[in-house]
Amino acid sequence: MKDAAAPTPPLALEGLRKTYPSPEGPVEVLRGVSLALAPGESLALTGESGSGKSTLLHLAAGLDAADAGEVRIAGRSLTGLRDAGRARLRRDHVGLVFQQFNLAPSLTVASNIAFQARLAGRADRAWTAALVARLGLAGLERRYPEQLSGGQQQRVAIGRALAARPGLVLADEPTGALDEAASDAVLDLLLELAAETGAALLMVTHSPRLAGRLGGRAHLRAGRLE
Ligand SMILES: Nc1ncnc2c1ncn2[C@@H]1O[C@H](COP(=O)(O)OP(=O)(O)OP(=O)(O)O)[C@@H](O)[C@H]1O
Repeated sequence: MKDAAAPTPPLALEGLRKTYPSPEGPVEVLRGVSLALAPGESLALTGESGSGKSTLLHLAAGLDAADAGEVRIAGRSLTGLRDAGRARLRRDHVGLVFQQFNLAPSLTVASNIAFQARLAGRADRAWTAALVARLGLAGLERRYPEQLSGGQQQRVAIGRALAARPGLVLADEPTGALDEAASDAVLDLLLELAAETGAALLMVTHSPRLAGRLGGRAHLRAGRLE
């Protein structure tokens, strides 16, 4: 019988399959991947280069569609949703952090952080101000991304991802473009703020050292998780 008290997983993946065409023939990247994240859980996704980590994260975010299997975000299936429906689900429930920061170049630090929360109708001035302070960005609010260091830009990206207090944060090599000291600082903040807001975190990383700092680890090999 189903446990009525079990909370809805912020993310559930079931039997995901993905094959890409290539000049050498179809490449079966994911061959039946399932996982569920509980609220507040953090999981590192590791695997060799080309094992499909980014592919899996993109499917989980609804940025791309699987060939088979199901993705559920906050209990809602992406199956059958069009782009706009998937974007809405992402806007309401997911914070994304990428390796290359992906900030809006024409928006200030403050506007970059507030942007997604505004779109989601959950702008909260006090929380945005707290994020700016916690992320060590006080005094830089009116700067543009190009006027920041890489570590500062990634801290802005973390602020943007958490501003709407999503239940799920998906991060693809969030410290991949940073040196070791900046990586540690950025990961500390990401883990702290995710824990504080109760967000589940799925983070792709090449680094066993960084993976070891998350609550658990899943390794992609030959298209499956182990
Ligand atoms: N759009 C695409 N079209 C064709 N093949 C693709 C596409 N995207 C990824 N691939 C292939 O799928 C496989 C998995 O790629 P993916 O980027 O998911 O791996 P990854 O584990 O994130 O790698 P890395 O650690 O190097 O970033 C690779 O063999 C890649 O060449």
